[in-house]
Amino acid sequence: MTRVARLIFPKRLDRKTPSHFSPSPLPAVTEISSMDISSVLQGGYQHPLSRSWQARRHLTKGMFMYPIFITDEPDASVDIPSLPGQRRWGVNKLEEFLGPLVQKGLKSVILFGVPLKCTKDDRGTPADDPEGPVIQAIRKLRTLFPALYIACDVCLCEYTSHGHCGVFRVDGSIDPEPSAGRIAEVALAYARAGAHCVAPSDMMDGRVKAIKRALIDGGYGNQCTLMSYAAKFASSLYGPFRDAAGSAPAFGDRKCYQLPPQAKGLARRAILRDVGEGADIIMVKPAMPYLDIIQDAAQLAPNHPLACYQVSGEYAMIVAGARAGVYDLRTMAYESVESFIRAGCGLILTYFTPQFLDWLDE
Ligand SMILES: NCc1[nH]cc(CCC(=O)O)c1CC(=O)O
Ligand SMILES: [Zn+2]
Ligand SMILES: [Zn+2]
Repeated sequence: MTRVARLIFPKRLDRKTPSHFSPSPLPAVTEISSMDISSVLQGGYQHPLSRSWQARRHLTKGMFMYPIFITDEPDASVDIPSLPGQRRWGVNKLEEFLGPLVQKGLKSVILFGVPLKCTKDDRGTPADDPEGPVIQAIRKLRTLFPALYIACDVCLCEYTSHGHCGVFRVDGSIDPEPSAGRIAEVALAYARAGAHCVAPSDMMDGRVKAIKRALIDGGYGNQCTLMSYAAKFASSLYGPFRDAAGSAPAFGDRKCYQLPPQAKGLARRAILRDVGEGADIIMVKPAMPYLDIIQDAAQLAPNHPLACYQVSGEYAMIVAGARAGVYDLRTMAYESVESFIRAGCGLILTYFTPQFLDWLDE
């Protein structure tokens, strides 16, 4: 037997022989001791339990926030082909959809509005329509599940005729001030309806400050959390979401307000800015291709909770890989979320949340 194999299968345990018994095929003691003590690493943790102690922080159900799509057809329950297993839900279906998950320990959701019937305009008027799907869903969920933490994505792109996340000037460029003002109005409306947390995903300059100001002035400064999509990159991984939410831009792209994938410095500045503007939680999005940014955020905002969003394309990619036989779905899903925790996250937004509620019970 080689020395390496000996580390993995200690002979004494293997052979169930009493420790004082020394069978003849054992290598000479001198041969074993040529391994320096300072070289031993894996050898100290053979047991699955001791391997699990390598985690600095363990996964719990409370770390998962489930993104859900709410549409304005109150009885809808419609498959989203590009997001296998996910659906668009009408408010009347929320009880049967979320009831079993809450039973299993679901602690939080983040709501995305999918308006199909409303008239969109250039400032996203339907976003804070009191009869709109998000505000209706907040009210409903607060009564149905009083212990469920309700976050709301705040953006205009689902509600603007042009499909962009802000408001434009006549010359066709984004106008940051009215954009931030409009975003803040929408956030305040969600807080008034009972949202525990508002999460602006628009990436307009100044919106965190505008929202915090609006919450405080509106009397919600101590009732509603502000989770900033602080480092949100212009990613190829939002495709299935745009499909699900009907929020693809009518022209152009989001590159002038979302971060370029290579932008480490700008991401670090965005994190620091949002901390300075009053964000309560910092988020990095997408997650797996941006683990270095998560780690940066953990260092730059050590006193804030840190979230990451495993976005629609990451989810679809993991599911597709499993279907193609590249890996086992559950093992890969675990590997991905463990990487987020390792990088410094304490909160994970993921479409795998329902599965983790089951897996964490086993
Ligand atoms: N501002 C809209 C928004 N909010 C969350 C996501 C992505 C979520 C996902 O892909 O799961 C997007 C898409 C985008 O910015 O184009
Ligand atoms: Zn959004
Ligand atoms: Zn948007």
